[in-house]
Amino acid sequence: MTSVALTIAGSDSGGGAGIQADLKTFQELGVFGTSVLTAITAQNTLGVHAVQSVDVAMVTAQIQAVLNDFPVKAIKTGMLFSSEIIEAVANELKAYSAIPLVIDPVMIAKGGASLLQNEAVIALRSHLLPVATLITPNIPEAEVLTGQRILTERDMKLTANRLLSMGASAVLLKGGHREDVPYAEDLFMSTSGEHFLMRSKRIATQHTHGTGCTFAAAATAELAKGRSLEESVVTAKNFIQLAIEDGIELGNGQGPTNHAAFRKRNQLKTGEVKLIERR
Ligand SMILES: Nc1ncnc2c1ncn2[C@@H]1O[C@H](COP(=O)(O)OP(=O)(O)O)[C@@H](O)[C@H]1O
Ligand SMILES: Cc1ncc(COP(=O)(O)OP(=O)(O)O)c(N)n1
Repeated sequence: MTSVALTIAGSDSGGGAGIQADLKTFQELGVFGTSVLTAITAQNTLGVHAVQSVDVAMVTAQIQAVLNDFPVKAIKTGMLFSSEIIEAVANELKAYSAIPLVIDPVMIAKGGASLLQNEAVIALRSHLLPVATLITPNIPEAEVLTGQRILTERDMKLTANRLLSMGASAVLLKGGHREDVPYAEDLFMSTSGEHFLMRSKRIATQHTHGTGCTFAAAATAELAKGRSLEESVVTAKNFIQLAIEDGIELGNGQGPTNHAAFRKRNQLKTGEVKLIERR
């Protein structure tokens, strides 16, 4: 049977992040992708040039149209932009609490543009964190959500614990922003006590646009296929490692990753991701 996933996110006209990255990732992992658009960005590899949010009633109508008709097996949220949209999404998803929900708390694009209004952080914390199956913040996002500074691996663990205490069932704290270390290390922690680090070689490249969206979409696709949380994040890490390694030289700035790399190379070689301190 066809596995179906839903992404609730913003559009990136450049195609490397947002809804476009999510749908490409779903497709590459053999999952049928459905989508709800929350905002439109005029964006390319040089940055975000304009943002326009979608009317809340239209966001609600899209969610209802998809969930009333499709057998959605996992849901992901990305750019939600405002507290009004966050509240509407949380409200619509209440009736679907049995479907795994991955929250990528998108706040700021790598170029510095804001993709979430400042006051909406409170809504994210109070309405979506408590219902998340998995939350996938990068380091700056985790710092904003918890108010804790992250400089070391120990800080990552303290912060992940804090995020769990705020209601998420599991946390995948992405370490891509820790440029002090020669590896890209992400921490997984769940309320069931499971915890491990996923370490891969840090690739020296500027083609990392959309890595966070792609990682969360890959985990969502795997959950939609019925994989466990642990299996899903490990596949997502391998997926993003290969996508970065085979990054595409497009545009004049921070280019996109190659969403097709995992499917092309998976049979030959995985992304050499090591699991550390597995418990
Ligand atoms: N240069 C890199 N080399 C290898 N992996 C990376 C690199 N940059 C980021 N990653 C990985 O990409 C994923 C997204 O990370 P991150 O950059 O922290 O998130 P975001 O795109 O949300 O800012 C994580 O799995 C991280 O480890
Ligand atoms: C429309 C849209 N949504 C999300 C992002 C952020 O994507 P991310 O994967 O965190 O990658 P960067 O933008 O930080 O490279 C986005 N840019 N646009």
